[in-house]
Amino acid sequence: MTTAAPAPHDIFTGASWHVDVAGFPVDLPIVAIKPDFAISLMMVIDLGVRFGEHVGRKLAEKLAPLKPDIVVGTATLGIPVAIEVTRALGLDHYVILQKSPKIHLGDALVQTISSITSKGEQRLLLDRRAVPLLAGKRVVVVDDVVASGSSLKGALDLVRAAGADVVGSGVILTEARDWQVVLGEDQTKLVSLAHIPQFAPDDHGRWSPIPETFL
Ligand SMILES: Nc1ncnc2[nH]cnc12
Repeated sequence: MTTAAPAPHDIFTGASWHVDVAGFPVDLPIVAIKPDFAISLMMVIDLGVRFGEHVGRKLAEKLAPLKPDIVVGTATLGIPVAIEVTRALGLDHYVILQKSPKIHLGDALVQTISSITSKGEQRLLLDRRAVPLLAGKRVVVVDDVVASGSSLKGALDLVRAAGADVVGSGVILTEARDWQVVLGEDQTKLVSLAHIPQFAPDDHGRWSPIPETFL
């Protein structure tokens, strides 16, 4: 049996939030993920190859001084980020942490995480055959957005469990502030290109940024 996703009119509010992503302006749709709570949704795969190339180059500029040997990205929306950052750093191989148990991942290293845009607990899986690409290497972990911080923290822990020296991490957007507590010490090694708040209805029923969710 399949469960129908909410119809788009249920969650798309019609409002949008403008953000300058290191010189690339985008308008993100404000999406109500609860009746009184909304986020501005950045689907990196819907923003085109120029946006992907731009964020890859800008994140690579910030991460290059850390002299990474390899980039790790988290499925699904961290995949294009990992590819573009790898390309812009002049590297070739990258490693993807999967979220769904692919057939070749029976014996994967596993980390449990939770996400604000996906239901329930999820798992991050690292193919054991990728461990030699990471063990003893200078690694940066990239993703599209850090919000709760659970996914990025899980990725950092998993990569460390593989023996990597995590020299930094990078995201296109930081969202609100919950990630600061969850990442702890790791937030000092995080670079990003822009920040987005989260939203609640104001007295007129319009979606307004929640002041505490600005940096
Ligand atoms: N604003 C956002 N856009 C896309 N993915 C997200 N995950 C958490 N917040 C997000």
